[in-house]
This record gives sequence, structure tokens and C-alpha cells, in this order.
Amino acid sequence: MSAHTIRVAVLGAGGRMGSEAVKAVESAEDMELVAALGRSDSFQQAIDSGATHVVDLTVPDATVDNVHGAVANGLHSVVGTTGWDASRLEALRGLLEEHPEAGVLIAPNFALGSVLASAFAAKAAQYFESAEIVELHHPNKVDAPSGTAVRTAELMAGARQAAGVGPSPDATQQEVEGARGADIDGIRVHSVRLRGLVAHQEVLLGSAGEQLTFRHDSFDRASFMPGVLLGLRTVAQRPGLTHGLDGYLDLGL
Ligand SMILES: NC(=O)C1=CN([C@@H]2O[C@H](COP(=O)(O)OP(=O)(O)OC[C@H]3O[C@@H](n4cnc5c(N)ncnc54)[C@H](O)[C@@H]3O)[C@@H](O)[C@H]2O)C=CC1
Ligand SMILES: O=C(O)C1=N[C@H](C(=O)O)C[C@H](O)C1
Repeated sequence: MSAHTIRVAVLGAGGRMGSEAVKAVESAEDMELVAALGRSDSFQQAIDSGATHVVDLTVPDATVDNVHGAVANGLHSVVGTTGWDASRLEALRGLLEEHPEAGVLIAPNFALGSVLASAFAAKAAQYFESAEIVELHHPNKVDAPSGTAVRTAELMAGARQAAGVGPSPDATQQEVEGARGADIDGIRVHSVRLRGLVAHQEVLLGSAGEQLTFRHDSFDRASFMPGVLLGLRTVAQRPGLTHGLDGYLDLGL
């Protein structure tokens, strides 16, 4: 083990993503898995293990305490767990001001193709009259809409607002509750839960006579692991909060 070895504690290690992350870290020559922790373990075990980095792949109810614990103890955090809304991000930024050496990556999606699709969709959204999102996931997912869809909608809405684009046209007057999906900053987001799926998203952009669709499919959780490892290798050089793996990529958009 060299002095530069990244010592990693995986939180949520027994879960679908956590168990993949354990394998990925164990296979990485520049990393050492020092703790693989689950729901019945305490965060103190991550600190006691000598970890320099934590990967949080738990549940929305647990992730805030975990990341605050990591920051307060000078550990860097790579976070894939959903639930990081504006107020949670704000509180985290406040804590990071007291611990300026700590780096945190909150990544709604670690799959490179998904990050690219969301970035392209945000860029394109200002040029179309209508914009909606359909996200499709495995039926064991506990949150809806997906964190990726929420983040994509926020990016698209921000770009449309900056360009002065009005709301998507919609004549609906009568609606069975939920039929038009969730409203995220004015973008309608529709959530499908279907056995056999892993993680999929379509951004639909429409104007008179044409449609542009950005679709990304994760068929296997292996698709997320290069992003997890990139996060672990980069986060210590990026103190403070980075929201989205695109912050570590040179997309030039
Ligand atoms: N950013 C990304 O690319 C991806 C993010 N996710 C997100 O990651 C999270 C986990 O997803 P899955 O692995 O599918 O869920 P999962 O339910 O399979 O795993 C979550 C694990 O966390 C454990 N856990 C709960 N509280 C804990 C605590 N306080 N400390 C340690 N472990 C705790 C649970 O026992 C469970 O084993 C979800 O929020 C999901 O949306 C999932 C896939 C990709
Ligand atoms: O729970 C999942 O599976 C996924 N969660 C993340 C999300 O909510 O966006 C990332 C990916 O979609 C898989």
C-alpha cells in the first residue's frame, strides 16, 4: 500500500449499488477497501477504519447524517444516494464552509452516458417549445421521480428560463391525479416502475413538426462504477461541494 492509496469505506455495502462498489474498489489498484458498512453499523466504524474517503450508497433518510459525519471528520465523500434537495444542499454547503479541506461529490447518476444525455438535453431544451421527461426503473426503487430526472429537469428548466423560453404548451383542464406526472420546475416528469428494468431515462423535446429524444439506458449496475472510481480519484482535489459528475468532466458545453 502506498502513501497515496485511497482508503475507502463503502456505506450501504450490502445494497444493489453498494455491493458493486465494494467489488469495484477491491479491484482498483490505487484503492483499499477499509470498511464495508450496512444499516446496523455505526458511522464511527468508518472513522475508526482509517478511511480517507466514504462512498455513500444508502437511502435518502441516512445519507445526510453520513455525509455530515464525513465532512466533520475530514473525510472526502462520493455520494450516489438520492434525496439531496435544495435545502439539504444548502445545509451541506454551510457545513463545508467550516471544513474547507473536505471534498463532497453528490452525483445523481454515475453513468457517463447518463451524465452526457442530461447535459445535452439541458443544452437543447431552450430550442424546443415542449419538454418532458420519462424515467423508467426497477420496481424496488423507493423514490420517485428518480434523482437523475429531478436534476435533469432542474438543468433544463434553468436553461429554458435563462433563454426566456415560456412554459411547455398544455391545454389539460381535467386530469386524473398524477396523469401529467410530477412538476419539477415546470418540466413534467413521468415515472415508470417495471420488473426487468434497471435505470433508464428519455428526455422528449418537441416543436411543430419535429421531436428530439435523448435516451440513456443502464442495463447493469456495472455502468455506474467507472463514475464512482472517477469520483474517488478526484474528490480530494476538489474541496467543497460538486453537484453532478459533469463537474469532474470537461464537457465544454
Ligand atoms: N448515483 C447513481 O449513479 C446511482 C444512485 N443510486 C441511488 O443509490 C441509493 C441506493 O440504491 P440501491 O443500492 O439500489 O438501494 P438498496 O436498497 O439496494 O441499498 C441501500 C442499502 O443501504 C443500507 N442502509 C440503509 N441505511 C443505512 C445506513 N444508515 N448506513 C449504512 N447502510 C445503510 C440498506 O440496508 C441497503 O443495503 C438510492 O438512493 C439510489 O437511488 C442507485 C443507482 C445509481
Ligand atoms: O435507484 C436507482 O436504481 C437509481 N437511482 C438513481 C436515481 O434516482 O437517479 C440513479 C439511477 O437512475 C439508478
